[in-house]
Amino acid sequence: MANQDSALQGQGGAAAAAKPEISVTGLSYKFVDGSLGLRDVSLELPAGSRTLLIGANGAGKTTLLRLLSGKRLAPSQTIRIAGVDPFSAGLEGVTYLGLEWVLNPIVRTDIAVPVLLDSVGGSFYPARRDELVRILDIDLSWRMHAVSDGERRRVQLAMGLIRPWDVLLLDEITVDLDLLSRSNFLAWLRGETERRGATIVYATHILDNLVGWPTHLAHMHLGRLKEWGPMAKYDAETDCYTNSGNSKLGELVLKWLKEDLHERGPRNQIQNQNRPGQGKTYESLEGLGGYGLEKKAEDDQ
Ligand SMILES: Nc1ncnc2c1ncn2[C@@H]1O[C@H](COP(=O)(O)OP(=O)(O)OP(=O)(O)O)[C@@H](O)[C@H]1O
Repeated sequence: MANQDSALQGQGGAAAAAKPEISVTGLSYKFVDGSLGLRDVSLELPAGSRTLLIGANGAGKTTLLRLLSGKRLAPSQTIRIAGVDPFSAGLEGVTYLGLEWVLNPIVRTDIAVPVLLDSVGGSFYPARRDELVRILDIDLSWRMHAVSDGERRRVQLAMGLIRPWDVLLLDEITVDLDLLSRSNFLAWLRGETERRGATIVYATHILDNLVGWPTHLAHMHLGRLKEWGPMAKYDAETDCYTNSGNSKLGELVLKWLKEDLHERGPRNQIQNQNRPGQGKTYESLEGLGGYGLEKKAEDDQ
């Protein structure tokens, strides 16, 4: 990475010259309701890596990404980004794009695209702005109250990515992109890691166009990091396409998810002591003062 171009500006400039490596050591995390979100997660992702974060719904991917982004307070000494604690340092060069960012209401108002892009630094980074407009095939004459979901998402991605980042944490926000837009976007992200040594962690359930893209895989299950490693570790399993039409990467991920389901059992049969109500039926929830069937029926009306 060209260190002098680094956007990481930790307090006192501590991270300014450091490569954007991600280091997680023995990270466990409890939500305010006392339930365990993550347990003993450890991983090391080098600068310039592109990691696919894989796991069933509820596996803990968002929880981990939010902790990495510094949006949640992790136990001390458990997370280092470019050698710095992201929560206390409030790193400039770490960008997290997740659901709350997607739901920002401003992108549904009658506002012009150039105004929006400039409001997030477009005029300070005109080359990046123009490149993103081209890559994401954005029409500058769009008004945001009158665009499709996919068009809106493309503008949002441009907004989120204009400011140079060294670490990008992407939480499944490319679902609305058509195949070509997603392919172009992924190629651009790859270029960012190769040109600038930026580091990406991408949580996704959609594997289209991803064969050959990740440098690392990380597999989460029930708040644990079940396995992770560089792609070389999975080469034998992922190096070409299968007759089923899935890529071998897709087959590997499907296998992981089936094993996870088998290990966990159907949701309504889990007896998870960590969370009141989890693994219960509607009937049994009545005893917890939660949803009974009648209550649910009322709400449905
Ligand atoms: N604020 C919270 N308080 C308590 N439990 C939570 C909270 N946020 C998430 N959880 C629980 O933590 C678990 C992990 O959630 P998380 O959002 O990290 O999963 P995920 O892997 O990102 O899932 P998905 O693929 O559906 O986005 C889930 O069982 C969820 O219900």
